[in-house]
Amino acid sequence: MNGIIYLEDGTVYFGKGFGACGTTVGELVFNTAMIGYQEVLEDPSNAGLIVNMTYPWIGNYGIREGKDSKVHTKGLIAKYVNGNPSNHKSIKNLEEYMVEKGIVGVSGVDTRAITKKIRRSGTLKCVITNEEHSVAELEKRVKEAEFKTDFVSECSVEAVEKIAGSELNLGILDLGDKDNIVKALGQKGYGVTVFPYNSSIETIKAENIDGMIISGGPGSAESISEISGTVKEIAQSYPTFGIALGHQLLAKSFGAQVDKMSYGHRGGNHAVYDFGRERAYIVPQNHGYVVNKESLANTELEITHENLNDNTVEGLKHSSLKIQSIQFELEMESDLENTSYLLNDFIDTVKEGK
Ligand SMILES: NC(=O)CC[C@H](N)C(=O)O
Repeated sequence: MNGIIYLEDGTVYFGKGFGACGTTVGELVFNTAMIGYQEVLEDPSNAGLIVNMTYPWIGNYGIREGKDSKVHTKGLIAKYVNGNPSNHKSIKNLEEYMVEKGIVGVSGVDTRAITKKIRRSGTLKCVITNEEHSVAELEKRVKEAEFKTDFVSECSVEAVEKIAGSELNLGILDLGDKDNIVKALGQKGYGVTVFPYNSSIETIKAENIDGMIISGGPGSAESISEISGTVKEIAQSYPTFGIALGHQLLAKSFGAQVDKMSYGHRGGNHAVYDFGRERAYIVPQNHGYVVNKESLANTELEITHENLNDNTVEGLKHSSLKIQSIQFELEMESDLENTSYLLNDFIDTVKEGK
């Protein structure tokens, strides 16, 4: 099966097709993680994106039992795809998984060259195909495609979901949550209530919540600006912890500006500095927008974390309200000292306020 990648600037890459048979358009981004391809595909924050994996060998440890939900990522580009994975948890290989989930893939291309291109030009609109199409047809597809940034409604729960627990009842405003926070809170034994992204403050207040988490999710904060007012009311009513899109939305609702980045931060090992702890952490990241630093001057928000590569804003707190937010993903599973302290700090704050 042939594979073609066509970029909006006219660049064409010819490779091999893999995964589901099809043609798909999206915003082309790169991800530098060496592992975690299943997590990349299953991350709702990647809705509408075609992900070019910079690391050359993808699929080495297969696919583990995962959640049964829809994959929102539009396509995957890899240099080599391993069809014979070796791992005791693997139940199928990447190709079988992509066919099952309907994800189009192209392999056999120089993914580092594609990464360098995106680094120079910024993210690009792109079409990938493993069907028989002429380059002229692909050009037409990119030109005619509508690119949207509002995917949150597709990724959020449709009704309030409750997980029973004791001591605390923590709420999550679900903008496209990845389930790892729900799992972590469940393991700690707390009750969790997950709210649809457009829930009203009355719906939230009816549930006896002790603290709120605003989750990460796809697209831009701008595309869900209609919920900014509720997000502000949440933060004024409860200790609040914002993650990625949730962080951007909190910043926006307290007067900061959120900008689109040229090519974003997507990978497993970005260095972030925590000013309070006076130390750096290596964290996974997956975002294409960022809070504008200068715009914080006239707000009551203060920077708590900064990216050590480009000094962009990675964390914020409010000068008087109990709000902490972070741009990066929480690292919950590593045995090394990691950023799970942020979730624990939030839980301590919630307990103090009870
Ligand atoms: N991980 C996320 O929540 C990403 C937030 C937002 N969609 C961005 O790309 O910046």
